[in-house]
Amino acid sequence: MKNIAALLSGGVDSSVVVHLLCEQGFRPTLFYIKIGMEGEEHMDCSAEEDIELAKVIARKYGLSLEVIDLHRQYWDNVAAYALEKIKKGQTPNPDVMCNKLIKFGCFEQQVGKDFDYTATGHYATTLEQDGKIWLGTAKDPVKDQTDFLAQIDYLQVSKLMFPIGHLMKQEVREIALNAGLPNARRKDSQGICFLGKIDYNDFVRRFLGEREGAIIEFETGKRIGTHRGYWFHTIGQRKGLGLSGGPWFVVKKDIEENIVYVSHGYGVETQYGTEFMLSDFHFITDDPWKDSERKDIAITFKIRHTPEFTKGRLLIEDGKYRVLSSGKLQGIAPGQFGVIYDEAAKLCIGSGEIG
Ligand SMILES: Nc1ncnc2c1ncn2[C@@H]1O[C@H](COP(=O)(O)OP(=O)(O)OP(=O)(O)O)[C@@H](O)[C@H]1O
Repeated sequence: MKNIAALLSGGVDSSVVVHLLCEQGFRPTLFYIKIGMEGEEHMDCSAEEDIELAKVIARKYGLSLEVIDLHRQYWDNVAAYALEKIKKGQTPNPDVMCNKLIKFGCFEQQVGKDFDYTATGHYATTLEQDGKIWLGTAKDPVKDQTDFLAQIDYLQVSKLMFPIGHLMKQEVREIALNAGLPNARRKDSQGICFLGKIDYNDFVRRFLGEREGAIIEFETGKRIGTHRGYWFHTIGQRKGLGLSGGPWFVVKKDIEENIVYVSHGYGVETQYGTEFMLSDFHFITDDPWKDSERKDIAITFKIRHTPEFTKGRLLIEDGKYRVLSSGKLQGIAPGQFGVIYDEAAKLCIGSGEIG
């Protein structure tokens, strides 16, 4: 019998994971991970509600639940990484780092190592090909979360189970309703990470403060507004600029001078690009192209968490990874991960940082 650790968040997805595992005859041990923001009251209270719901699920299935505190590790690793990127004017992706370093990193080292498998409610799949385990996309393209998993490594992917990855969200909810789970109708969370739960601007303000600077129209060089620090703004951002007569898009930042450049209107060329470089490219399972002569590969990819997979080509030249998109891309934000899939968008191959 497989010895399974199930990560239970108190949400509907991971509760259905527990239900399905029990239906299949497994007796998983349940773990809730605490990573809240220190001293932040609404965080503590949402965590308490989550833990309560997790306890109800554990009781319902007669399973043991442990609360693991990875709060310090989260702040030392994920929050520190996010702030460092933001200071550099880049766009971090804490969800990606949280999966790599916390849910499947620290958790694995402290707890997961004693289990054969770790099960989660991520919308993703694993599949075997050429004798190896690969990360596969979810059946539900809108919910697919493989982009958040694109920095995990082979050891991690080969012991993960995603019991709901082959289901549509609607099916998951129906299972929850039929099983009478208390959270069947609960709203979807935005991720384990602080960005999903607390206000992004509050977080940034607390650690980086405020410093007024100019908002300048990129094409004309005209000052059209004031911002409170370039670190509140992201390439491609449209909302929250406080400018009238929009739409306005952030197209460039000067972090030395604390200037945010914007372009006006849809269809403005400055907000689009068709290619980008990826640094520190990471293959989850293996480099599927290592033996091919021509490193010009038809792929699909994502540059942010969207349901669409964009078609393109990956060019590997002298160890450098360049992606050419089949169409125009809005807001290519340095620091974000470019996630590479096979042409059919079935396999998540790996990712690198847009730079
Ligand atoms: N605090 C936590 N403790 C333990 N596991 C967690 C926690 N937060 C998330 N997870 C695990 O990671 C998975 C994906 O997390 P995400 O935050 O994207 O949740 P979700 O898709 O809304 O799922 P759920 O409905 O289970 O919260 C969850 O299904 C769960 O297995």
